[in-house]
Amino acid sequence: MEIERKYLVKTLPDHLEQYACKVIEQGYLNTNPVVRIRRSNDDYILTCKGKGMMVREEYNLPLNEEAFLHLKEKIDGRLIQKRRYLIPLAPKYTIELDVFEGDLAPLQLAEVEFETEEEANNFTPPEWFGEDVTFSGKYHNSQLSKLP
Ligand SMILES: O=P(O)(O)OP(=O)(O)OP(=O)(O)O
Repeated sequence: MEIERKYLVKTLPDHLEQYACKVIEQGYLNTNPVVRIRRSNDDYILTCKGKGMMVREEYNLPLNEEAFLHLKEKIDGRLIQKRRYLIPLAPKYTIELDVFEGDLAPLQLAEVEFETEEEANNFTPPEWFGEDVTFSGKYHNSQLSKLP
């Protein structure tokens, strides 16, 4: 199970270059249910996700580059390109800040993952987060892949 809240970004933190960053490209073989291929730096992953908004089932399997490139030819919609910055947040969280590139730029989304629903419900976002879009399907990457 993945328990996650998602937010728009009001102001980008300064000096993003200080944080670990993953260069991601991902596309969807199917969007209902989600079947996603992703390159994250030098890792290649096949992911299936269940329905749901804040709480979703998620299964990950490793791919190799050859398989990724093969499946990339078969995606529907656009290939999403983004940089994901990993920003620590006290006491024990990591903000995944996605800065989209290509035709989804300048979209920015921040996600935080939790161990329990209770934690997710009690979370107070940092000042620089904007609107909470956890329960809006329109900011799911699978939907963003289909935008005209
Ligand atoms: O890295 P994840 O699993 O949160 O995946 P995403 O594609 O960035 O996010 P979502 O499926 O919520 O659009």
